[in-house]
Amino acid sequence: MESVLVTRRLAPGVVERLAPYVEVTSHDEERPMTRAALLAAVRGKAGVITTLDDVVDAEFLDAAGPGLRIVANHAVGTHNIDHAACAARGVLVSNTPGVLTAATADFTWALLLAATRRLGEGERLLRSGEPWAWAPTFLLGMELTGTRLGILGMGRIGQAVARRAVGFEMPVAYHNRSRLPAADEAGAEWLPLDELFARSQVLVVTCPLSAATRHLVDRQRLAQLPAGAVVVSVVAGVVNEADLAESLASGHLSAAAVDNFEREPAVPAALLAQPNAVLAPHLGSATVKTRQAMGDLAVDNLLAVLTGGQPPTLVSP
Ligand SMILES: NC(=O)C1=CN([C@@H]2O[C@H](COP(=O)(O)OP(=O)(O)OC[C@H]3O[C@@H](n4cnc5c(N)ncnc54)[C@H](O)[C@@H]3O)[C@@H](O)[C@H]2O)C=CC1
Ligand SMILES: O=CC(=O)O
Repeated sequence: MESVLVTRRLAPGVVERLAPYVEVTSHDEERPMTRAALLAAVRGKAGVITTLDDVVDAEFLDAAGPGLRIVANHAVGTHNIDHAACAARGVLVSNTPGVLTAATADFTWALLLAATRRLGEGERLLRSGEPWAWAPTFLLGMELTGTRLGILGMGRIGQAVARRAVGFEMPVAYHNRSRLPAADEAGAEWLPLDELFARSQVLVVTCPLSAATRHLVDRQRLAQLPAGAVVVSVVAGVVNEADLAESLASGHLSAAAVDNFEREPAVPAALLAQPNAVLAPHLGSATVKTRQAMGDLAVDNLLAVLTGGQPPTLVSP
């Protein structure tokens, strides 16, 4: 029997599905494995289910040895994985797209609403015990009806965010590497990057982290947004977190919301210091149903490769 490694506790019943086919080593904890433990545990494995915290690079692949055939990432993003290094060794990479789209789009809207309507500030005020009173000028936020929503990265999640905007009567614009007929037909307007920034009162960032997108949303881009704009990001590393904090502190942005940070679990102190920043601990796909589906899809991919089947969601090669 071949053996596999699962680097984190998964939804109930998911790891048990592997048992009839492979010998399983499971790190059944909510915290990631240390690097040393990960490198030791992956030795001799034919497959591994990883999370975004597990860096899969040449060192990892060397530690695994020549028998490794599949890295099944328990995420849609794969920026923790060196795809070229995997391809060079014939190691397949899969992810968990689609099954997390609705949950993540819903949570993007939770962030968008919390930021524009100052929910975090209000909640903290009540919990502080400080006196407060309803007043015509108290904690006023941004009204969404009629406000332009810009989406950077109109993929599965971006399009699901756009569909939800219909109920809020928001005009939607987007920028993507290519124009998308389906998005255009649904009423979204493709804009060049400069124009997207110049015309979005609320900007949602949903494009994957890559060499091309790292810190794409920096000081200069943030300055292009209209005064009082709101930025919502559910991806790590695309928005420069220091520049975002600076733009909030200067008053140029009225609010921001971030789920998924560049150096998790660290959250920059400069962002924590901004009362108008809504900060979430990477909760985008965190529903019972979605985490079950992500676990099942990761197992489907891993088992397909190890039993000679067709992995449903292969990323590379
Ligand atoms: N916060 C959370 O818990 C979660 C975050 N995510 C993040 O959402 C990202 C997107 O996921 P999906 O929508 O499923 O991916 P997707 O691949 O369907 O969509 C990404 C879109 O971004 C576009 N894109 C890529 N590079 C671009 C660039 N330079 N400029 C403009 N557009 C660009 C692509 O063409 C594509 O349309 C993931 O990579 C992940 O980082 C996903 C799930 C949960
Ligand atoms: O949580 C992020 C993802 O890529 O999945």
